[in-house]
Amino acid sequence: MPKETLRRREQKAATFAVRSGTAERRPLEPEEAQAFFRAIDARDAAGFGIRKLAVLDVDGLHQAPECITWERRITLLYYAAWRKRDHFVNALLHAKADPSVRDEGLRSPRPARNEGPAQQLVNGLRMESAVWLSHAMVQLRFRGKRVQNLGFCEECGQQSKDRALNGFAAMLAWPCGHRCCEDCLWKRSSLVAKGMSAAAELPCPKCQVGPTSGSYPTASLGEAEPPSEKKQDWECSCCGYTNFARRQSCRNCQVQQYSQAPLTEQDASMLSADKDAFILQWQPLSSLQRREATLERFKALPTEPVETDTKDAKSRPRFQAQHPRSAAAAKLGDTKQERTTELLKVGVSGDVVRLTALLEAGVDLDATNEYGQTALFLAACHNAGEAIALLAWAGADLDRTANGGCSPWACAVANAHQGAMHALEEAGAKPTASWKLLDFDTRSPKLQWLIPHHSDLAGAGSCLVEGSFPETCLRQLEDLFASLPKAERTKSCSSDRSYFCDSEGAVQKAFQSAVDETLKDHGLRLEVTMPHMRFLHYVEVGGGLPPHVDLARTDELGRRSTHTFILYLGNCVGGGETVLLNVMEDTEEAVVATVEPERGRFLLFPHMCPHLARPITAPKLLLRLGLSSP
Ligand SMILES: O=C(O)CCC(=O)C(=O)O
Ligand SMILES: [Fe+2]
Repeated sequence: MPKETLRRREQKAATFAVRSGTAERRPLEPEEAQAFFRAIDARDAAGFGIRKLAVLDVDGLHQAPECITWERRITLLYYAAWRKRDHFVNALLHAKADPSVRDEGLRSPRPARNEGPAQQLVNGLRMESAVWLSHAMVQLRFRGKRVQNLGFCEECGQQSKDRALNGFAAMLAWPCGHRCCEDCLWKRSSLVAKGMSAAAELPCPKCQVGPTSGSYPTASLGEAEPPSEKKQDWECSCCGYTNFARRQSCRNCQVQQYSQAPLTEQDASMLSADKDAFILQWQPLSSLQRREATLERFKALPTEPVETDTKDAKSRPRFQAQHPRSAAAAKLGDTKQERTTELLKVGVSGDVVRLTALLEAGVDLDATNEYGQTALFLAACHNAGEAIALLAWAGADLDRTANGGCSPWACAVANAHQGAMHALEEAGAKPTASWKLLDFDTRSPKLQWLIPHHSDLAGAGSCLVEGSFPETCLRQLEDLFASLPKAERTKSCSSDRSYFCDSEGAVQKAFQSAVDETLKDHGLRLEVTMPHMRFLHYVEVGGGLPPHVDLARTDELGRRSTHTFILYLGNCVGGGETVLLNVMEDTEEAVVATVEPERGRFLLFPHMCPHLARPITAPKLLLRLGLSSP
């Protein structure tokens, strides 16, 4: 195998292990940590690849290098952010370093597997913003340590002094002089995280000033002294770095010696003004006109990516931190497809700053994903009230249903999303009835183990179940199938696919109780947590699937599916069997179990179990989804 490919595969495996929380990570030895600090100084990135970081506990606290005088122990991320080494911060965040870990802070040590509010916020951001946020956080901590030990947290009212007495790190301090406990800030950010970019700006809880804006109070710091006759080494008022006398600007953070205001915030306020200008400019238009105006711009986008000079494509610009507001207005997609993908992502994140930029750049508000969901529908699913209001203002269809007929309103109601319900009501969405729960009866399932769960095979725990779903329920699912559009076929498809997202949870509820009822006597549990499902309809004689394993799907909470659930909806006499294998080949010796697709049966097997579908002689219909083991 070529060297490149092996390396790439290892990188992918390491990324997967890190993201799924399954990576085995060991603590760093003290000398090792010091070597990492030195590597950050020297911009030596050799040890910062994902393969190396994935096996290390990147959130460990280590004795701070000498230049950090205000903290005893810090993380690698803290140091890289303080040194403004964007590339290293990026690498550490990719390895899931947590920006909220701090000596004596509430968040250290990191709770196993559970992501705290800081990491949840970072997960939803573009990396450029996440790196900016890490810089800003270090600056707030530095300021917090430097200002006098007085003042109250603007969130919880605690006094700095009390916190210090109780052994917690100092409060964060903004240029305006207001303070906040770090844990209060993260909690607050997670509450406003719906507007992602806005939360990532880490504004002062009291007056919304950004962490790097305006001028810092100098009285308590006593730093900005006029130039004296004999120049001395000077400490940067912004980051604490000790600079040689001859330097005019800080070697670490580039701020001018006697200036109190870093430059970065300037473009942010300009961008903010841009955003307001856009809203004001479109304010006199009707929502129909706004919708047309943004669509006109969208139509001007190319369908295919524009060919770039291969030389240019290779010289990618250096990675740089970006203010969350500028990052939100960048990379909006160059083709129609990319633009729509970005719009749909905003439906999920609810980031109104980015949504404004997208509206201005041009979008098709009615565009959908393969489940027939528009950005507004997704915003309803994710309780993004502000995004719903903005989409409605721009003229998005409030009542457009997804595949299967669920409206944004019904989705918000079924999930008890108060914010979304309120925004839809305000905007004038029509209330619709929810989809009736399936009539299911799971009292007498007949279970047959195909591969016992203590087997060594990849398919351990595969089973076939009969008698879980009554006829009425199967018919309802068939009707659902009949109402769905057929997805466009790709070359490799041997069946028609129709995608359905069970946003109201009705199908999931039925399937969960069937699975529970079946597995309860065996001490096993599988959870139906993914609303995304697909119907497979084989119609051409000879259609089947060669040996393969199924891919895992990750839900919005980062949970990955582990098992495949297949419910057969038609009797396909002769052919069409699903065959479980012990190796990935279509030979007689490889067959472990053969399942005939009989109406009402369901089959459960681990994704990793090799399997194939025999060619059909008559049409075959099934419904397929992913389950996860807790
Ligand atoms: O058609 C079948 O029996 C199996 C389908 C399958 O394996 C798949 O969709 O991945
Ligand atoms: Fe499969």
